[in-house]
Amino acid sequence: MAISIGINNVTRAYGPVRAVDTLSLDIKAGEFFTLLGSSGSGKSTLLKMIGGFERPSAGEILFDGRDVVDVPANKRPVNTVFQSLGLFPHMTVAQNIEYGLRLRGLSGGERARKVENILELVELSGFEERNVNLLSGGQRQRVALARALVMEPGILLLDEPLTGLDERLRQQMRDEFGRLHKRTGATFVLVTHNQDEALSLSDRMAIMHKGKIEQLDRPEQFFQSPANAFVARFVGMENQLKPERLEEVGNGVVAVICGQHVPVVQGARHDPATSLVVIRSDRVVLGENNTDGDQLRLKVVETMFRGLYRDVKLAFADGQTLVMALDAGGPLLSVGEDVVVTLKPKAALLTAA
Ligand SMILES: Nc1ncnc2c1ncn2[C@@H]1O[C@H](COP(=O)(O)OP(=O)(O)OP(=O)(O)O)[C@@H](O)[C@H]1O
Repeated sequence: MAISIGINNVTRAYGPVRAVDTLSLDIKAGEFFTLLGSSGSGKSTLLKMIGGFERPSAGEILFDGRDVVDVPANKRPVNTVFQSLGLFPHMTVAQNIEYGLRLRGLSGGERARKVENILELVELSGFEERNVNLLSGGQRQRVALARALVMEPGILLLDEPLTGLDERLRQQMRDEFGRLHKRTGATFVLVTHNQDEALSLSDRMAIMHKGKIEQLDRPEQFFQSPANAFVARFVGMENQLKPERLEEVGNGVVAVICGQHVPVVQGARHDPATSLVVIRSDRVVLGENNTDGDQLRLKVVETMFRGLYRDVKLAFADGQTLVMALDAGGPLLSVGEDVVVTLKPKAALLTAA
């Protein structure tokens, strides 16, 4: 049965460092929740406190509404897959997986049945007797997952489980997590610094910074209304420009950047003095169209080939730049060339600096 997690005003201090700082968060039963953040933002510490490997300096951690701060890790309905996997190297696949079941006192027959079922789930049937040292990285990953899932945890914690795998395997395992989440119905909490992973898997995700949550939302919301410039940059929206001023036009707001007018979507009200205009590079198109007011005249300062598209860096007269993602089959632009680009609707968002 899936279990809900409540984090109430939790702090974890290491001397003067507050790895997690008065943080509150509710994770719903059965949710796929991701903690995303750069190195040192506190996400592993938070995960360890949920798992019972670290104790909060202050605050409460609730499972289905009951405080578990005093419950030791091995008594919590939680299993964890660590980046290091932590498999027993001298044991077979089956021995690794049934280890926890043995501690629970299950009979040999029950253990064998559960191992067989879980190996089928992670698509490793027939590997029971294989030594784990003789498996590929992806297979070892699956054994680690099977070992956690066989315990039928209400909560599965995944701490950077895909780090170290090559890109193809990462994608394969990522799909696997999604599938296993649906099949098991458990609450999954993933820690990662990889935003693709977070975006493709999460029901909701939180971006952490310096022990606090900067934004907690469904993945698409981070692109439609990033809470601030840090969040926007974290999800890859690097075009951040400082407007000279903001003008109210009809029901909308227009930002004036270096004398040019950019209609902006305004999320929460921001102090104009500290607002930034975030422009989505995928919503900037080359050339003019028929609508007025959303065209910009800019100069090409750099082009970078990216495979399926080309990033073209364009500058305003004051030196501020924005990158446009141009189809790789589009026209070749030269550095120094003056171009007109059109901003598609909702290309520009106003956010707090
Ligand atoms: N046992 C510890 N003793 C002292 N400081 C610690 C300890 N564990 C973590 N910290 C500090 O707490 C902060 C948060 O660390 P944490 O490992 O939670 O971050 P993270 O977001 O998981 O980073 P990473 O992605 O690098 O694992 C860092 O400044 C780290 O140096």
